[in-house]
Amino acid sequence: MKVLVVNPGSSTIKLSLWNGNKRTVTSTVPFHDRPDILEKAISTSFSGISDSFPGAIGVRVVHGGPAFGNPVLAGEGILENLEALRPLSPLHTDGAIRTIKALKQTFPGCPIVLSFDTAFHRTLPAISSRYPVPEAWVRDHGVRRYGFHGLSYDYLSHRLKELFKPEKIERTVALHLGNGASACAIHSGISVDTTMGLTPMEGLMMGTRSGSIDPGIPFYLGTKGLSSGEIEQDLNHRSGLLGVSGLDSDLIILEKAFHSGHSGAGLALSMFARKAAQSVSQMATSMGGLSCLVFSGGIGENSSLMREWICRDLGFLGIFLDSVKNGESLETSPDRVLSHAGSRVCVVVISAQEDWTISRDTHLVLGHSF
Ligand SMILES: Nc1ncnc2c1ncn2[C@@H]1O[C@H](COP(=O)(O)OP(=O)(O)O)[C@@H](O)[C@H]1O
Ligand SMILES: CC(=O)OP(=O)(O)O
Ligand SMILES: [Mg+2]
Repeated sequence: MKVLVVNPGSSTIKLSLWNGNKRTVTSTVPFHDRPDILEKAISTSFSGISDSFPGAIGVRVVHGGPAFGNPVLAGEGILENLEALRPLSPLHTDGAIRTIKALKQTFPGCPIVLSFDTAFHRTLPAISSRYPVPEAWVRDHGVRRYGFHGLSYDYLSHRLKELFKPEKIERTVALHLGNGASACAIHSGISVDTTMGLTPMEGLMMGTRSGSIDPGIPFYLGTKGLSSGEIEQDLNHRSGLLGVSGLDSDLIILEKAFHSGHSGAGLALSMFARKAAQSVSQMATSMGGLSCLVFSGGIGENSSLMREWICRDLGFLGIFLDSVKNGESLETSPDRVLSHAGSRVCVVVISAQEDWTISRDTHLVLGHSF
């Protein structure tokens, strides 16, 4: 079965075409300041990808809320259900809703399967998913940790099992570092803790998102006259690497600026690395140890500088990078070991393939083998 996979993220829309479990074409379209780009990308997605109609379409939806765990066929009422989840992930849900509408128009009658970023974290124990807040927040408003980037963690867990013996990957910390960034504690293939929370704003510093900050800051800013909408926009769109550097959210641009002596870029990169490194020991603590550290996502896969900076203070956990292996380019060997022979923890790069998980889900929901 031919499956078109659509992944609308916070800054890009990624399209790929699958024939069974083989990916045939991929394209990435950045949003930039083009509000119509998503619909354009979908309506033109097949010129250049294929001239035939897909048998099915798989779409990434970031927030499944309390109702959605396993992948589902998008039926009647699905858009209303997703609309209700919009406040939990304003940055992503809008893109998912627009994507589904555009797909229904471009490919009428074609089955659409939705895969949720939150699904992989349904295994979180209460010690990880519960916030230390009043019981009424949980009971009346469903406040809890959901966790995101689950489609990426699902794929990389599968890939680790292909590459390594079970004991080598028993206690894995995975870092998905892209425009959104998070860490996950994966114990024997199961998510037991993660840094993103009720929304994809918590945890690591990101491209334009702050990640975790003092919960008192928004209230203080409220007393200074900022509205909750303005604060939300600032924390989602004008913070993180962009906010600290005062330059850009893109790591390629920031690395270049740092090498030319831009101090804002240097501080932003150092803070990003520090917070990611802290999350490694935080996640390891949730598993009582660490046997494998995985780098994934655009930054994790491509930035040897960021991997070096993240690992340089983690020797106390038994993490030692081999600088030659760390410097090798991705083209030569996409998924590979980067640790030194003397490193107790196996450090690896796995290229992020959220589309593999979505394609698998689409096949399984529609009764096809994958
Ligand atoms: N060669 C590279 N060196 C450093 N950073 C890179 C490189 N290639 C991509 N990146 C960074 O990866 C980030 C995008 O990651 P990606 O996972 O593609 O994002 P998204 O979350 O939108 O899917 C950007 O900050 C980009 O600059
Ligand atoms: C959940 C999330 O942050 O996704 P992305 O990295 O695609 O923005
Ligand atoms: Mg991403």
